[in-house]
Amino acid sequence: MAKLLLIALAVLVALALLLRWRRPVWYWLSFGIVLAVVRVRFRYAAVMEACHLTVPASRMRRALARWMKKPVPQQRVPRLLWIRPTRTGLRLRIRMWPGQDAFEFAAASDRLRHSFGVHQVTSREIKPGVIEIALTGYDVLKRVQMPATTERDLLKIPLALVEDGSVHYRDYRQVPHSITVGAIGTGKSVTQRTLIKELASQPVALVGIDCKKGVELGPLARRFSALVDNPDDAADLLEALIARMEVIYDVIRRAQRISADTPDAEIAANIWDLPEDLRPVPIVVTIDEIAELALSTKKNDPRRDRIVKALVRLAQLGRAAGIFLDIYGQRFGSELGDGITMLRAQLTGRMVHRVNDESTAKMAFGDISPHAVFAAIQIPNERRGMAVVGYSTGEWVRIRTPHTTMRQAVAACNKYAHLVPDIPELARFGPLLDLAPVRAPAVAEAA
Ligand SMILES: Nc1ncnc2c1ncn2[C@@H]1O[C@H](COP(=O)(O)OP(=O)(O)OP(=O)(O)O)[C@@H](O)[C@H]1O
Repeated sequence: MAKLLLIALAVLVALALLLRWRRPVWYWLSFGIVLAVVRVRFRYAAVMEACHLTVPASRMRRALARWMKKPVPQQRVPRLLWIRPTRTGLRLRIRMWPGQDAFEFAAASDRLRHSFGVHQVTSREIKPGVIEIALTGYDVLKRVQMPATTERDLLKIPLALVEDGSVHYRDYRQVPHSITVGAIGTGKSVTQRTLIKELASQPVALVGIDCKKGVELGPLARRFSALVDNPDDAADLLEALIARMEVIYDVIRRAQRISADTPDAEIAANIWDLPEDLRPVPIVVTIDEIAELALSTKKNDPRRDRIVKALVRLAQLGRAAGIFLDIYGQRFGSELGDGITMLRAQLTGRMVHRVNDESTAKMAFGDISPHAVFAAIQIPNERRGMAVVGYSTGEWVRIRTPHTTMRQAVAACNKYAHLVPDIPELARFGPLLDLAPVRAPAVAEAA
C-alpha cells in the first residue's frame, strides 16, 4: 500500500514538473494555485519581515505587554485582508500600517517575488492605506493567451496581456489618440491588425493612411470607409476629416442651442452627449509609418505642412467629434520636422515596442517616466509584439499582443464589410479595392 502511494506521489510530482515546463497555464490552474495559496498563508508574516515591510509595535502596545508581563512585541506585520486566486496568479489585498506607503511595497517587489517563489510581483495602492499586490505565477507573456471573456464595449478593445496577467485595453474614449513606435519587425503591424480586427465588428468608421503602398492596410480595405496609399491623397483625406469634424461641431452647437432653451436638459459637449439619432458615427484613423508623411527632403514642403497642420488640428479637436488617431512609426521625434513635438503632446497614448536606441524611447516616455524608457530598451529581441505602455499619470506596464495574423484580420474585415458607414465627406477616398493583376517586377537582363 505504502509503495503504491509512493508511486502515485512520484507520478504526480513528475506530472507537475512536466506541466510546469511545457504547459505553465495548466500547471498554474492545477497545482500552482494551491501551492501558492498555501505558501502565502504559511509564510506571509515571515516574508513581510524578511522584506522589511513591517513596522515597530506602538509604544502603547509595548508598554502594555511589559505591564502585563507578556513578551514585548517587536514588529507589526501589515494585515492581509484577503487572497484571491486568478487565471495567472494571486492577488493579495493588504492594509498598511500608518507610516507605510505604496512605494515601500513597489521597491520590495523583487524581494517579494523571490520570497514567495513566483514569476513576478507588482503592487498598486487601491485606496489610502490599502495596497493590492499581484503575484504572477508564470511568465504570461511567453505565449500570449487572451482570456476567453474580456470586457467589450464600444471603442474599448482588449489589445494585449499585461505582465501581471490582466488585460490591456485600448480605450479610445479614455485615450483618444496614440502613437506606437518600434524598430523594424518588432510587432507594430500586428498591433495595428489586432486593433482593426476587433474594431471591425463595431459601429465605427475606419480610415487608413498607409504610404507603404497600402501593403499593410490594403488587404483589410473592405471594412474601410477611406484608405489612401500616398502622401498627396493623405493630405486631401486629412483635410476632408477636418471638414467632417467641423460639420460635427456644427451639429453639437445646434444641439446645445436647443437644449439651452429647455430647462434641465443636458448641454452636449461632445458626440456622446447627443441623442442617438443625431450622434455621428465615430471614426478611427490609422496612420502607418508617420515618417512617410512627415519627413520631407524640401525645406518648406507645402504638402508636408498641410499634413502636419491637419494632424495637429485633428489631435487637438477630434476627441469631442469622435475622431481618434492611431499613429505608427519607427521613430517619432523632432527629426521629423516642425510641428511634430506639438503633435506628440496631443498623443497621450504611448506604446513602445523594442527600440534600438534610448533616444526613441525617450521621445515617447521622456515626459512620462525614466523607468519606462529603460524598460522599452530592455525588451528582448525574441519577444516580438512585446511593448511598454505609458500613461500620463507616470505609470507604465509591460504588455504583449496576441499574434493576430493577416488572414484573421482580413476575415474579420470581410465578414463585417456591411458595417462600413456612409460618410459623405470621405466618399471620394474609396478604399483601394481595384488592384491591377499581379506581375513580377521587371529584372534587367544579364549582358
Ligand atoms: N505579438 C506577436 N507575437 C508573436 N510574434 C509576433 C508578434 N508581433 C509580431 N510578431 C512577429 O514579428 C514579425 C514582424 O512583425 P510586424 O510586421 O508587426 O513588425 P513591424 O514592427 O510592423 O515591422 P515594420 O516596421 O517592418 O513594418 C511578424 O511577422 C511576426 O512573426
